[in-house]
Amino acid sequence: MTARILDGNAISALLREELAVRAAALKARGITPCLAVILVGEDPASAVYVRNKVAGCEKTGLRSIKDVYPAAVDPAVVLARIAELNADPTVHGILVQLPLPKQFDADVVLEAIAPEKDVDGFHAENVGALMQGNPRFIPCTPYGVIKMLERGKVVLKGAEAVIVGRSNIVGKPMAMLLLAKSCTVTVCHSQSKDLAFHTRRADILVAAVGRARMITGDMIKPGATVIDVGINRTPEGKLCGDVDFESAKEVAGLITPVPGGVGPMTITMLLTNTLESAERTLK
Ligand SMILES: Nc1nc(=O)c2c([nH]1)NC[C@@H]1CN(c3ccc(C(=O)N[C@@H](CCC(=O)O)C(=O)O)cc3)C=[N+]21
Ligand SMILES: [Mg+2]
Repeated sequence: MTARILDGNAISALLREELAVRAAALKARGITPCLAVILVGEDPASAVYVRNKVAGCEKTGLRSIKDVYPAAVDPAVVLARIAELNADPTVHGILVQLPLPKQFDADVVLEAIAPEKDVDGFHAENVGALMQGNPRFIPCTPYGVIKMLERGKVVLKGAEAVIVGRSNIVGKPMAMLLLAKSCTVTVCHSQSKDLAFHTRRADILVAAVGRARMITGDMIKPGATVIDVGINRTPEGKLCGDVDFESAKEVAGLITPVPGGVGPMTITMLLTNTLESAERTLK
């Protein structure tokens, strides 16, 4: 048996059609939804993601602003620009691409973004709201994962969900969202003992560690849903996930590919949050 594929490009295409309709409706009311993206430095992977974000805006009818700063920029310059974007009523979403160069304290930058424009959902106030079960913006990657699980008709209530990785941007918010959907949630990380013991119990396995192909077929429960959040490059420069797709697809019931899985969904949810933010200005 080989697993059914959860196609992030296909699901994104469906969702983005609905978003384009919402964007057009807003424009008819005189509001052009707008996302501002700040990129510091010339990390090639970051440049690709930012390009995908800007292209996603264009195709869906959102305006985007892209500000690129040299890697050595004084953080004060970026903070001043954030203050300007916070005060600009034509801007509905602000995203500072992570990671930032070493002279930056990422937390200071994220806290400088107006919470009502923080479409990443990374501001402490928005993290708190998510934990309290009353989210303002759901972080885009875990939000995209939830949308994929819903499209795949995966049963969440009572399911054993195991997340590998405890980052602020994926693992932790993913745990909160799956908990809210009544999964039994386990979060594993680099210090976990006997990782495979945990992963083999998972009905839903979310891999978000950043280590190429570390989840192999023998670590997966037959029929499980496997969500691969990883985006790694092989020495040959090929994109690959945290899941060893070849062995995993023989065991899993449902699986996301890399590329074409969670990545495009992350961008779709960023567009969703930006539109939502623009719509809120009418309320
Ligand atoms: N403030 C902030 N917000 C983020 O949401 C954020 C971030 N910083 N820093 C980096 C991560 C990573 N991320 C991705 C977005 C799109 C793809 C994507 O489009 N992936 C395509 C392929 C991309 C390629 O060809 O390299 C795919 O998987 O099919 C991947 C990864 C957003 N992130
Ligand atoms: Mg870790």
